[in-house]
Amino acid sequence: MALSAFKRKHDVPPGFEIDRIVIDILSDEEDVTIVPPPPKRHKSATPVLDGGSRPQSRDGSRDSNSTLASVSKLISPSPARALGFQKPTVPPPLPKQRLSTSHQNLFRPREKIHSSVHALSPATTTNGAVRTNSFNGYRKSENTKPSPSHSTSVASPSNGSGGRFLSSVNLPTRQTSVPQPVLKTIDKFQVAPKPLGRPRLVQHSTPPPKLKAPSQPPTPLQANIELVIENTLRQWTGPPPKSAATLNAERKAERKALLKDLKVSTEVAKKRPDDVERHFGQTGFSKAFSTEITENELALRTRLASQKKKKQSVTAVDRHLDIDSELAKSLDNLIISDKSSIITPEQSTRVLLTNRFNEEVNPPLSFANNVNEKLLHGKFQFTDRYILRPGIKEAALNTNFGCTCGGECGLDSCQCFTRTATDVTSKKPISIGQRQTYFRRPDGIIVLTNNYIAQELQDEVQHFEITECNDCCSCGDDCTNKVVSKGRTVPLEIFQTAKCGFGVRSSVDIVKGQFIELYLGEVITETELERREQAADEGSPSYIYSLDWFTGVDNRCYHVDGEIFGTAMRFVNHCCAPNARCFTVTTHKRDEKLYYLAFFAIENIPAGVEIRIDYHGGGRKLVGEDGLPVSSQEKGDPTSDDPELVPCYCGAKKCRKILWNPTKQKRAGRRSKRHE
Ligand SMILES: C[S@@+](CC[C@H](N)C(=O)[O-])C[C@H]1O[C@@H](n2cnc3c(N)ncnc32)[C@H](O)[C@@H]1O
Repeated sequence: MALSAFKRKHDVPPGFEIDRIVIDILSDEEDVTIVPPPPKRHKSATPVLDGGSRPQSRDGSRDSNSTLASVSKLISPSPARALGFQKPTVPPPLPKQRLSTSHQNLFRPREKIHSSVHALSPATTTNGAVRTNSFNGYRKSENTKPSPSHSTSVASPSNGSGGRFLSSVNLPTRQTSVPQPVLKTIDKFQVAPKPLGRPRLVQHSTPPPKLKAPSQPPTPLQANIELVIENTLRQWTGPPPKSAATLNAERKAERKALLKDLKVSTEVAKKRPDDVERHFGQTGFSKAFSTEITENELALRTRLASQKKKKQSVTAVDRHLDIDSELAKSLDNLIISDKSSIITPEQSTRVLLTNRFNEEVNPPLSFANNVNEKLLHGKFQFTDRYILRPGIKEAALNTNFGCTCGGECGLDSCQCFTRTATDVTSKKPISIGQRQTYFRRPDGIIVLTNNYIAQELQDEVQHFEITECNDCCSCGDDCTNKVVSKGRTVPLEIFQTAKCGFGVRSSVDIVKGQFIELYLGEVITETELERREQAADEGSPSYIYSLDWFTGVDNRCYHVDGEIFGTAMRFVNHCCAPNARCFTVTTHKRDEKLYYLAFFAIENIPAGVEIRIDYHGGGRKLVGEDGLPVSSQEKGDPTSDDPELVPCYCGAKKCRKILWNPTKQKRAGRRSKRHE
């Protein structure tokens, strides 16, 4: 039939590309339905599979039919060829508008492998044409609705399906089983198909659909293919794999449970080292890092831990700061002025310790360490006054009195030079002698007199405290008898010594008799001292100075604890041949319980030389708790190999070798520093 006649007969509307239609001329032409040509698509159009009815999901998963198709492709790319399909090749250009028939495809049992070939073709070509499945099988209509008629595409017999893009033709359902004629369209363009990528295997949580039994007996080859497909699909019939989120949640829950168990007992780490390592890494619990703890070591650790706990509870309750909260907050962070300037042996920097006073300190107080990387303990805080703890009472100010010298105070005129003592019967102070303690050097420095120093260093003589003029005195600020009350005049530095921990030195020369610094800290009662001593670790250093100079009143004295609060003198070390000494200084003439412990040079101390005192008084005798000299046995035998003896590293020629014997003297014995 001529084309024009065909058009007329079938009332083909204008615009329909009748010239693209390949017609199989069958006996009944009335069954032919003409469909408009597929709309042109842009290249950028979203590729769709199978006429756009089943877009591929983002993760690449497809529905079960697609999976089936993928499997088919994966296990054997050859079945299509085996079924008569050829390897895609660029076919020779077909003559335009050529009508052809393809009878040999019409009777093929398509249904069976319908889905397997369904999804293998990309949806669109590079030129934007809709690409249907070029193999065989049903093609859903464009709107994807099931239609009473089915559409199909058939490849050209001349070259199979390779490279051909077929549009579809809707065919009314036939009542007969006679193979239906199909109207085929062949694309104008000869385009080589893109090579098909290897299909992704996507596992589904739902079991794969069962394959339909073939309506016609399969050929041996097809049966073989079916078997392979079924076997492969059977692999996915197990429990669905867990999602990443589920796995993550499970892992977290396991970790949490494990941590809970570990908190109860670390035995879990021994039993399940692999689990612990998997969740918490290699440190601590892993097999590789585990060490067996001996029973002895365990006992020791337990004991130390309980001691520490006990001590912490005491300090937590009682060592709170009575200073303003802002300073208190920053205390624990305080190490040195500037944390960034860490002192290292290589970089021996001098750091001012002003920040530990919360105000500028003058003369300067500094810290230096060119030996190791140790710093001052963060909890230690400098103080420039006594911190009076509960139970400590100062004598009322109005009970004090002063001199009436007017001008320069002197031995003859000043009442402050008169040594007083409390009369046992009347309980009133009585004069027991006179002593001038200071004199002004030509360079203006007020120092202790040589006589005073000499007498105080002797054992069996009358000892005098230093009584300075006070605010009640009529003398002025320039009075020679005001030294300690005016404060420190020499710069001091806390530094790391070679063998004795931190020590103290000055950057200037200190002359004999010159005042260096006070020993300050918390003033506590006897009861409080006992409590702190009990809480302290045995063998730990004591920073207690007892104010036991005047013991006549009630035989109970106050104590100065310089462990947490103190001055540079808290770091003063011992030497068997000392260059400094602690003296009793009082400014309140009626207060025999609260006075000052003042360190003076007892010889010239050149700049940079360590300032050291004798922990055992004058060095000529050691004083025990009872105030009596301790025997050489109590001191400790320097030749003894008793591990508890603390050796002295002062290095003096006449070094006694033993700093103290902790077993014999314990902390209580060491704290008695009454300077005889
Ligand atoms: C009051 S503290 C002195 C400051 C101490 N060096 C520090 O670093 O904190 C006393 C301790 O210093 C050490 N020490 C002082 N003089 C010593 C000496 N001559 N030989 C050995 N150790 C000494 C001892 O450990 C002693 O318990």
